[in-house]
Amino acid sequence: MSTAILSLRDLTVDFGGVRAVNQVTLDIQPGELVGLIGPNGAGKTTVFNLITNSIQATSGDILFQGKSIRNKMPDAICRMGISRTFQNIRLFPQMSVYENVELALHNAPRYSILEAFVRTPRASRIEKETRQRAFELLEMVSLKDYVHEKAANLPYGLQRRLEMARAMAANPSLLLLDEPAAGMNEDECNDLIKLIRQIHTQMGYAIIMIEHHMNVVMDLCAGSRIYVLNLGSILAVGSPAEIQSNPDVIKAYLGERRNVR
Ligand SMILES: Nc1ncnc2c1ncn2[C@@H]1O[C@H](COP(=O)(O)OP(=O)(O)OP(=O)(O)O)[C@@H](O)[C@H]1O
Repeated sequence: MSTAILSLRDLTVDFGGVRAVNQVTLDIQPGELVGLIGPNGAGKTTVFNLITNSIQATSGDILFQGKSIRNKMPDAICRMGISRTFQNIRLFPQMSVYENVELALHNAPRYSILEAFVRTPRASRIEKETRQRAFELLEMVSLKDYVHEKAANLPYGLQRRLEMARAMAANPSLLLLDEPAAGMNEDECNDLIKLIRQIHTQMGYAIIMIEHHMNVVMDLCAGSRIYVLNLGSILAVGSPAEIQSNPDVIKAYLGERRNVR
């Protein structure tokens, strides 16, 4: 088996007296698409915050491509190839759709301010490449018709697509999606399933997806695995069919979400 792209080893975090994540151990292989589900407050987003080191683990380790990243800064982790979207969308609302992606591409500047100022041939070439790449990303998430639109004016579902384009701008090998279908209706969910499947197939990223819409998780993780988190600990891991028939998962989570799409 190849080296896991991401390994969490007994990952634990305490907030004051509360253990929000408790000894979580998991391995994600390169190119895998896995789900992370569980009740509200189970610790799912906290696991993403630990992976990107926006909060520090109390104990345990996080290995990315076999090396510990527990002490790396969040921007270094992003440059190494881990990108994420947020449950509460984080865009520059007054900027255009194009500018939002352009800015994400410039987060990894490849020329100096001086070069940009005197517009060296190298800086001009990189500018052109950036433009081309921004349009490719916007095309991938079907936002090419909205390039001049202010991000704030996009409907919610399209803002989530824009967030995905921004996350992809970092050229990740692991993409963390935090509730990409939040607030979407059934048709929007079906479009999102197609989009995530297309991104996964075309880009070959490993993807971990937190999601409460069970149809989205079960569909996208068919053929792979779903982890269920409850009270900070892994309650179960298995295929969508195994998870859906697991009595502990039904009791802790799925029972209450039977009719939630
Ligand atoms: N920075 C923090 N400081 C203190 N407590 C926190 C912090 N972040 C999260 N928590 C607590 O940790 C627990 C897990 O929260 P988390 O947001 O990870 O849950 P979740 O599974 O993502 O929930 P949801 O499905 O509602 O988004 C909750 O009790 C939450 O209040």
